[in-house]
Amino acid sequence: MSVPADAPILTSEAMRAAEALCAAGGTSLAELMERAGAAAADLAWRMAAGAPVLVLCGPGNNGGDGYVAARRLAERGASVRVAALAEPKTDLARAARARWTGGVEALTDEMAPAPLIADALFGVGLTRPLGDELAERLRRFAGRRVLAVDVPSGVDADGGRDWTPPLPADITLALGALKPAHVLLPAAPYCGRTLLAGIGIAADRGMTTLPRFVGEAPDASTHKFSRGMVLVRAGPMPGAAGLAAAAALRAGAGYVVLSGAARAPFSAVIAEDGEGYAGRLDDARLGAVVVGPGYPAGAALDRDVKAALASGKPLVLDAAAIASALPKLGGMTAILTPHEGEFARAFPDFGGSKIERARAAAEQSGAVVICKGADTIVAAPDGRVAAAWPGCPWLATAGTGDVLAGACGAMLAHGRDPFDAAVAAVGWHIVRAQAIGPGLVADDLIRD
Ligand SMILES: NC(=O)C1=CN([C@@H]2O[C@H](COP(=O)(O)OP(=O)(O)OC[C@H]3O[C@@H](n4cnc5c(N)ncnc54)[C@H](O)[C@@H]3O)[C@@H](O)[C@H]2O)[C@H](O)CC1
Ligand SMILES: [K+]
Repeated sequence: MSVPADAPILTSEAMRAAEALCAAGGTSLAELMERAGAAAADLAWRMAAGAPVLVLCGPGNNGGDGYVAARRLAERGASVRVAALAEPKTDLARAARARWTGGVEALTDEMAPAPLIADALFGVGLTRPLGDELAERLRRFAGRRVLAVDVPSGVDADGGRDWTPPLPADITLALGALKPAHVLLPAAPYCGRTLLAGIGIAADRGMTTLPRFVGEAPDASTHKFSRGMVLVRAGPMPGAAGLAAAAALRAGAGYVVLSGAARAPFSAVIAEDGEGYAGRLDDARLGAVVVGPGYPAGAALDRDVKAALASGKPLVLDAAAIASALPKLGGMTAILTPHEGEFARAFPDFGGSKIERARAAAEQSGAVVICKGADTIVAAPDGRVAAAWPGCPWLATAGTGDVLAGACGAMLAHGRDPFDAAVAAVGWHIVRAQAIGPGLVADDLIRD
């Protein structure tokens, strides 16, 4: 499972707007469909490697792409059959169907499969889940090589509704841009490997997949404080704050203080008792404060969060510190790092897809929000979004969230814009996890 890095993501509505802009700029929708079908044919040709291909065509423009792909495959000499669910319903699809000169079978229970199935039944236009009968019919093809055109048929392309597609794809060819379904659960695993065919659409880049993480190397002018100073405030479970502090150093901070803990995982972290917290917050060199790891809700947390807010320093707020700070965040530079449960507690009113919820939370709080999970989403108050699918599943273990909070502190303290800092921290976290792989424990992320 993978997606291209730093690739644009458009909702179905944004996709239609981009299409319309393209048409206004002189590229007809028929030309876009021709390019989409040609890209699908090219990929099917390579996936089939000479074996027969069965193209399943739906009634809309996704089906239209399928007819174009079938024609292109036949022109190249491939053995290709077409099965249709219904007659084409759009002018574009009808035109594409008319140019396919081969036969069209009905999509029935009896039809013979083929080694490669190209699924062009439904794309971004699906308005309700597939019926049981069709789903059952498609499940018969499971186990064959499957190429999904744009999205696996049966998913909600915008990712807000948990419809399960019956036919998982080996490869999904996203057309024009990725869609939320390619990067959000539950649909993303059904896409297999997602590839992008640009087809000439100028896609807005406000929402993208995660860019590849590239660390900034220090140079001769660098000193420890210019790399960034981070203060991590420990609560009753200082081990978690220690992980965050060590992660801040490992992620590139030059100087890290762990306040309120006797020990830190690294001697290079300045571990000190909690008395000096107020003084540390006043340090002009301080670039970021991390509060929340290992710190349950209560009066002590509220007091420490209040002091951090009053310092005016860029903040990383994790776990219970998120809800504690939320009412008083207005205008602060902050990154919030909730997992699903913490998100639901802090932002109980938001619905829709995870992207929509993350965006709404960022807009309301004025902070950058990292909605953690296998399909991590980073959202900024100005609407920017980065999607981290597929991440690294080995991160699903205790303490990795504390490490992420510390990494956010390092990236913020370095002086990055908070959205860029959050994106860099998520990227750093995944790259380190991937390098460790099986058996990963959170401590491995901070070790060399
Ligand atoms: N965006 C682009 O630049 C391009 C996209 N292309 C392809 O077009 C599809 C989107 O096409 P659209 O016609 O809008 O929708 P669909 O093909 O997904 O299907 C809509 C079709 O299906 C009916 N319908 C909806 N839900 C159901 C259901 N559950 N069961 C049965 N029928 C249903 C609905 O009424 C419509 O008739 C996009 O994904 C790309 O593949 C073009 O190639 C041009 C470039
Ligand atoms: K499809």
